[in-house]
Amino acid sequence: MSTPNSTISTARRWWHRGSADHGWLKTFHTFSFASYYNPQWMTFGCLRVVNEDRVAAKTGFPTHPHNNAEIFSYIINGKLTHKDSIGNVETLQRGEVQFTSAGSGIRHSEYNDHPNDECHFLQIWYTPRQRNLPPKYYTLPQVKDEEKTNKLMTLIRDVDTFTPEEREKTGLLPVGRAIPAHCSLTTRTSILTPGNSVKHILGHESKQSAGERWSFIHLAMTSGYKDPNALKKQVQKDIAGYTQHKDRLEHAARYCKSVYGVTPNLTGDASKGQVNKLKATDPEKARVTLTYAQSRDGKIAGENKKMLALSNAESMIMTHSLRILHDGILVGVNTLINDNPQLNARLLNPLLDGKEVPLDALPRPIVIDSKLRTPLDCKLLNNARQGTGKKPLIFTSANGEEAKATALREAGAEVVKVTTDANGHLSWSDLLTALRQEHQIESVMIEGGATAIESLLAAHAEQTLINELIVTVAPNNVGEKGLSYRAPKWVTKQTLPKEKNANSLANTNSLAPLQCDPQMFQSDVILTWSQGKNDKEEAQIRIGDQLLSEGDGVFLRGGQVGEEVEITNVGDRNAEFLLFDIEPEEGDDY
Ligand SMILES: NC(=O)C1=CN([C@@H]2O[C@H](COP(=O)(O)OP(=O)(O)OC[C@H]3O[C@@H](n4cnc5c(N)ncnc54)[C@H](OP(=O)(O)O)[C@@H]3O)[C@@H](O)[C@H]2O)C=CC1
Ligand SMILES: Nc1nc(O)c(N)c(N[C@@H]2O[C@H](COP(=O)(O)O)[C@@H](O)[C@H]2O)n1
Repeated sequence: MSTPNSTISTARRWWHRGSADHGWLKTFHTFSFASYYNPQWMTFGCLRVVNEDRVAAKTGFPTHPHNNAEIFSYIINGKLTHKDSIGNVETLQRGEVQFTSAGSGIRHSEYNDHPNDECHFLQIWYTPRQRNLPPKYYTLPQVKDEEKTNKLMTLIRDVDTFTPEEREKTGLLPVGRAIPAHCSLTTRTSILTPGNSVKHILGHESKQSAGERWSFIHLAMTSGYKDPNALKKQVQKDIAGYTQHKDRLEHAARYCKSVYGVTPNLTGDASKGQVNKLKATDPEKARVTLTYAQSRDGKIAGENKKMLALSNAESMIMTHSLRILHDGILVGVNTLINDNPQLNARLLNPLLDGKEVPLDALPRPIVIDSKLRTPLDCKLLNNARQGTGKKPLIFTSANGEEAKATALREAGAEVVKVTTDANGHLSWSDLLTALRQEHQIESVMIEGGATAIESLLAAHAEQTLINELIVTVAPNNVGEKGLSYRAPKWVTKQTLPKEKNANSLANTNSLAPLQCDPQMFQSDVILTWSQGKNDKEEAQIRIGDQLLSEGDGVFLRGGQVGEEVEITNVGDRNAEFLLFDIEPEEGDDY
């Protein structure tokens, strides 16, 4: 899951691309195209157009002219008939690739003749380095999915890497031959099955032997059309006057879906496994969401650790929605003593028409408490005794504290021993293993406080433990007397990269490969980093610290010829993508 160290990566999210729904054509534009114009997104080296089109049955693009562009269609589903002014007529289907070097000028049409089915295809344009070349047409023999599964297949490469005889061949090319393009670019494709990776070496099959090399990877929307207008309407609703609890619950549910691929569902019988809970992604350990709320100036509590309502009503409902998706919620013993929390999901009661969330569906409270300082009269124990909360699970290392352990057990807790780490803290690794192996906790949400956050982040630097990191940032300042978690030691040892974006910072902190996408919950900003191993209904790939969903792309700049880019399928579905490896030219920008 690597990219060269020097790489700067910029994600191009599906919902941020230009898009249009003309009825007969649904289209996304990575770069400015047709009526979509954004000077920030014009070209990437010789890559000028990356469109993802869905053409309805019995419609298409009527005859239109092109010149000085190299146009490439990659069919994902359906059929597309191409006709042009140099006499080519061809119907393309899945696994077929067609390339037109328009040169001094051609006219062509692209039409979906099928009576019922839409045609889904990618259309890519390159800018050739020479103008007014003679127009040419190429197709590749149909490629079966198996031939490009878990390996990269080159579709197009620089004409200068072909022999003079190979350059002369047009039309249907022999099996295994790539198409020649008049630019310094290699275009490759692959279908990655879940859990598999491919490695691309920058400059592969190009004539460039050294220097900088850019790449762009686009993950196709193979599971279906994602409607940007529906999303836009939803977002407008999200940010405009939230007054209804129901709207807030819906917003929280959508957020959970986007992060985990599941929504909180409380209508089923939890004892029969009918309530959605996150599944572990590691057979050994519980999966972990680390989540907390902080002020804009980075404080998680006030002076003398005073508990503060940092989250607003809407983000608090989101927090309770997260709670219900997990089998357990863990806090440090100081939080327990200080805040006396309930760690339940009472804000979701309206989902059940005001009835209490049933006990079976609630997460189990977990406390890390080496010296058994948990107060016998805390709310967690009271709730367990009254049947409104599950039996708290207290992890300890205490030796010779049998009397307190017995008292806690009598008060309704389960007290379990776990090893300590080099810092004298309970070992996160052993604790997560114990949760999964011995206590049937597949997923745990860790809420804090400060000491727990910093020790977990430090442990994660040694061994990947955190699946999701979700931080609510409230728009207020607490002031210098507030409580913040300290940067773990390994952050201060490192030099921050020049480009201090969240992703590179995550890298520096060994939190790669995680990805950050902010979301607004009223005036709170929720930051989300995820490893991406979730039950998503769509394909997901990871490239360095970027996690791509279907329809997303990523631009990589700054890598050098010979360096490696690894692409990994982290979802549960096949991921079909195109990779463009480009030699940037003097003055190229994007
Ligand atoms: N804004 C937010 O989202 C949240 C804020 N908070 C705030 O945090 C504050 C409490 O934070 P803080 O005082 O730092 O205490 P914590 O709640 O983080 O508890 C820390 C204590 O837990 C015990 N512990 C056992 N194992 C570990 C381990 N592996 N790593 C870390 N601690 C371990 C230690 O006590 P021992 O040695 O006795 O075992 C340690 O001192 C409160 O003010 C609370 O309001 C809390 C949660 C969320
Ligand atoms: N998400 C979030 N936002 C805040 O503003 C907070 N203060 C907290 N605190 C956490 O929630 C616990 C209280 O839980 P209950 O309301 O009693 O269920 C507190 O102990 C912190 O863990 N979280």
